[in-house]
Amino acid sequence: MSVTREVALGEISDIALPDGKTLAAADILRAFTLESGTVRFVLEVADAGAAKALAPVEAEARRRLLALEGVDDVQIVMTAPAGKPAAPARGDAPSLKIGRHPTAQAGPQPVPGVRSIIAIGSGKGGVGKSTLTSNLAVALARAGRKVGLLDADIYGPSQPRMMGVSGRPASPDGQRIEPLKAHGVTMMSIGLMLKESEAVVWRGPMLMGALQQLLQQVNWGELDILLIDLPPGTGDVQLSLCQKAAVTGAIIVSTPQDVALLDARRAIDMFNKLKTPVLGLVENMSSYICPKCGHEAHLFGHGGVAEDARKMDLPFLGEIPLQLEIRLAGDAGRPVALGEGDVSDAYARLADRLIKGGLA
Ligand SMILES: Nc1ncnc2c1ncn2[C@@H]1O[C@H](COP(=O)(O)OP(=O)(O)OP(=O)(O)O)[C@@H](O)[C@H]1O
Repeated sequence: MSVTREVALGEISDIALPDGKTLAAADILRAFTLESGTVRFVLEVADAGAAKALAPVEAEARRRLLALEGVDDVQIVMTAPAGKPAAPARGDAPSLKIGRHPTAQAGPQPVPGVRSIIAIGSGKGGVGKSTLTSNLAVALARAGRKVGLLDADIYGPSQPRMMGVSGRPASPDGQRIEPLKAHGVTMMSIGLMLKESEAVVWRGPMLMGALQQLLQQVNWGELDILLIDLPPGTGDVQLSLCQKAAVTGAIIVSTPQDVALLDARRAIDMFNKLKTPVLGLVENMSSYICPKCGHEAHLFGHGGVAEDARKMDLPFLGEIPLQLEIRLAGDAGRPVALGEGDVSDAYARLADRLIKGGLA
């Protein structure tokens, strides 16, 4: 039987730190999750020196976790800010260093000029959430909407690759960040603000600050809709986002497999708890049509997401087939929704539903 999150957590809690305290007693472990065989957590440290000293602890935690049945991957993120970020005083110019502590704000805030903010989430990783987000953004732009795309997947920001952009966004006045433009979409990714060699090293408050900056310091301009590509699962980013931004609603992407659906239900449950309306579910990798003989196969099953949506009384927004061209187009930085054909039409239908629903 696979381990539970609690068992995995217990397995590493007694690892000794350089100062003699155990990992549990030192209170530096944050956002511990176990999802689909992947353990992810954050070790909160004061600076780069402390992070270096924790390297043996990290190695030992990794070793112990990987020895557990059902754990295939361990992703550890260390907080090691270059300098201690000072809390900005009132009237300070906003810092362009992404990943600062959050500034105080009263409840979830709208993003000026942005009509609706839609979070795209999934329970399980790899179900195609980022692919769906980039294609939906392009389809909405093709339908004449002003679309923004914020890639908030701190563990694996893939939108720069999928949308074919690179380079660090400019800040001509040193205060505001200029987003990039790709395929008619205004976009910004947490990945564009980090050097490639820079590990993402944020704890809860730093993460909140970074998200706040990406929402409020970026010149988004007038947008009908801002799509936010979330990391998979139910972690700190989802929590921070729903606390910091007036999110109009969330769309959940799942493949039809039972295991993915189980995780999708958890994600829905989390959004319900955060009082963020779930706008509907999308089934990705729904069916596969053999390009040679036209035979339709259902590699991950079919219809499971629609059925779950019905059971939970949530809208089913549509299904996207499993197609090689979707992956190839994503890898090439030109989402398939830019072209013509059945697959592009499937994304266009999804976009149309959002537009007809008054969300874009
Ligand atoms: N409908 C599809 N048909 C074919 N390939 C797809 C489809 N959707 C996604 N993919 C491919 O599956 C892989 C995972 O997709 P993607 O990165 O969008 O998933 P994700 O849920 O955002 O993953 P992560 O959890 O890592 O953020 C990518 O290589 C992508 O090109």
